[in-house]
Amino acid sequence: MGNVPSAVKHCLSYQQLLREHLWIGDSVAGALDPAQESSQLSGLPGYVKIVEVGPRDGLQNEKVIVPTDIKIEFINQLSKTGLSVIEVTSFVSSRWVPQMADHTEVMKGIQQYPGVRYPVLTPNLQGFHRAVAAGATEISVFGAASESFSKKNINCSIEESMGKFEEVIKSARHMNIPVRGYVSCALGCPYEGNITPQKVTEVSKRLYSLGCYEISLGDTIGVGTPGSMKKMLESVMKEIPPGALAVHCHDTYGQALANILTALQMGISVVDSAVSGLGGCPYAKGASGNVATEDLVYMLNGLGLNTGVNLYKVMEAGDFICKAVNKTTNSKVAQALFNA
Ligand SMILES: CC(C)(COP(=O)([O-])OP(=O)([O-])OC[C@H]1O[C@@H](n2cnc3c(N)ncnc32)[C@H](O)[C@@H]1OP(=O)([O-])[O-])[C@@H](O)C(=O)NCCC(=O)NCCSC(=O)C[C@@](C)(O)CC(=O)[O-]
Repeated sequence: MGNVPSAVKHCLSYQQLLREHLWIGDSVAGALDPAQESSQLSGLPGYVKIVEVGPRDGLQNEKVIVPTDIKIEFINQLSKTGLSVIEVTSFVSSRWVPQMADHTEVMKGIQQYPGVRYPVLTPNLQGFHRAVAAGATEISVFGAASESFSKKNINCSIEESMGKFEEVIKSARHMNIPVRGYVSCALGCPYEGNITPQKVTEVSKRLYSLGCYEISLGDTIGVGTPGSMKKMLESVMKEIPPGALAVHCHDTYGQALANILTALQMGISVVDSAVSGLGGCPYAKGASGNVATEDLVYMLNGLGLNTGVNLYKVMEAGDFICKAVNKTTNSKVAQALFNA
């Protein structure tokens, strides 16, 4: 049990969980052995890729500027958890998102681990060139299914944003840089309310056709339910295969895990999350944090799905960043295990 932090090892809940065989030993990054546990629900993938967005989405909305060395240490800790994708920062205007102003220092300062990818957000060519100069080898463009949100977030219409993304994607292709595409407001908009599945499908299809290898569907303000998630995915999946889709759920209404489970049952196997449930978009007032990585891993472990992620180590990274930014974790699992 060498990988288990002592704070976790001695708590009662940890002992109970161990007895219930939710985890096996301290071998491969805390992943379950598929031979020992089989999924109790049908239609689920065997492996779920978690995209950790804590350093970017998690910290972009923090009121107090998080020091660069704390961000770097946070990312370095996350790199040792078994996560295979960690979104590091965003190359956006520091006037718009001051918290990400140190993008170059963070990108250059982190230790890049073999087998871990470190994408960054770039809204336009200027951001793309800066990201590449800082050493980024994977990027994401971020659009929206809501006109109002697009204008508030990146100061242009959806149509204009597609023009900017096309330029970025073309340049990225020349450099063999993979591009992921976000579609915000996939289940609702802070300015327009309801967003139709057709609109989400249209924008997702545009990004996919432009060359994004994966489309991450964002419930930016966490208003979705399994019902609306299902309807939206049914529509999007008519145009894009589930293997090229991801879900990105904020947990404002406590629906994130249920929504993610619905997506998994529909064939999606890539899920975004943020350690400690950090996060929120500065241009989506009232939106709470992302689904907590700890809670997601706990659920996936319980379903017998492999993630390669060590829950204890993720909890340690979460504990580190929460102490550093002086906040309490939003992860129910971390609360239960640390406070037991
Ligand atoms: C897109 C812009 C830049 C347009 O902003 P703009 O003001 O329209 O840009 P502009 O082209 O007119 O340029 C104005 C100034 O910005 C500079 N600029 C221009 N581009 C860049 C750049 N890339 N990096 C750094 N600086 C830049 C440019 O150089 C110029 O500087 P000045 O000459 O005035 O000193 C701005 O609106 C912006 O930065 N927006 C970022 C918003 C953001 O980061 N939102 C959070 C991420 S999205 C999200 O959280 C949702 C997601 C992805 O998690 C999924 C979900 O939950 O739904």
